[in-house]
Amino acid sequence: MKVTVVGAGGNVGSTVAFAIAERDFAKEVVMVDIEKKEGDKTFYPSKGRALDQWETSPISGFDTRLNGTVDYEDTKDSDVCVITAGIPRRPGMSRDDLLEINSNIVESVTKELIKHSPDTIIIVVSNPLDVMSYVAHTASKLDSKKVMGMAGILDTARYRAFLAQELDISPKDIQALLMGGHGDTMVPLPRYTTVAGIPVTQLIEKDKLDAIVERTKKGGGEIVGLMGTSAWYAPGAAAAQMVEAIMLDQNRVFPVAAKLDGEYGINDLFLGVPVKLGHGGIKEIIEVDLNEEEQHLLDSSAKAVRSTLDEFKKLMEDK
Ligand SMILES: NC(=O)c1ccc[n+]([C@@H]2O[C@H](COP(=O)([O-])OP(=O)(O)OC[C@H]3O[C@@H](n4cnc5c(N)ncnc54)[C@H](O)[C@@H]3O)[C@@H](O)[C@H]2O)c1
Ligand SMILES: O=C(O)C[C@H](O)C(=O)O
Repeated sequence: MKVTVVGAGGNVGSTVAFAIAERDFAKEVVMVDIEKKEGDKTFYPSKGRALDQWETSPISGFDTRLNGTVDYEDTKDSDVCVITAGIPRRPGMSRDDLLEINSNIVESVTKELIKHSPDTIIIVVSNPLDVMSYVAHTASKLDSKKVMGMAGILDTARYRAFLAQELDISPKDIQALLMGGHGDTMVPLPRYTTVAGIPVTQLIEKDKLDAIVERTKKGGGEIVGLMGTSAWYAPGAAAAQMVEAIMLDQNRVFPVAAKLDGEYGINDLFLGVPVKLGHGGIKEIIEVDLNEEEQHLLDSSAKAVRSTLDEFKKLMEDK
């Protein structure tokens, strides 16, 4: 029951760690980050955040130990590792603009993690998400069922939150599915969206639903525009929910970035699809029926992710 979060001195990583601790199912969360030098001073952000968070335990009432470190030896025998290390985008940037820097970071931290936890499960959060999941898979050499990316839970949460607001209905009663890459080509699926089992299309006018679908696709950018950097509360909560599903063997069904090898007619690509998540990672990739238009949107999204993946492969060749 040990989880490691890398990049945990930063916004998303520290939020993932805290959300896991507050759920109180893990024995320990190891928070890894690099040290930061400023003049003659050296700072340890993940140690500081871990200590601050651990000091909430008597108030919030959790037992999960939070330990900050810069040493991968402390991550030994982690059951699940979450990678949030990397730079976030700024206004005017796309997630793909982070490719070169973040692929180097994700590759190197994955290798460190695997050295100390050769049988772990990896959840990638760093962007561009689908390609960073591919990088972690290649660098770890783990079975593809043990490497996945977090995006779909976040994107569906946004979609559900917007619908809840529009319909003035509890977000808890909205169920939805969204597939594809974690970019502006993602595919929210109104046909698979219900309010307590009632198809959402019966409750909302088409133009309003279309506007919510469009807002969801640009949901990450909306936050970047407001804050100058990207989101962390909802991403952190989403990654923690995946960790919990795996560690407690909950068999939850979530959209996650999983490696497709023929599913949905797509090969050798990480892409958001519904999966069953529990012990061991992805137990099953669920193939839902898509109509012609939905399959076309998914194919377009896969094409966009593949073009970023090709760019990454070219960077590797040029190295
Ligand atoms: N998948 C998603 O839905 C989603 C959501 C939000 C953010 N993100 C992505 O998550 C990443 C982190 O975002 P953030 O807002 O937390 O950024 P941040 O700058 O607050 O934190 C990133 C942390 O990574 C650390 N880091 C960098 N190189 C490292 C290395 N080699 N080893 C260990 N730690 C290292 C940095 O020191 C920093 O503390 C970004 O790439 C962002 O785009 C993805
Ligand atoms: O938008 C970003 O760059 C961060 C993240 O992918 C998000 O969707 O919030």
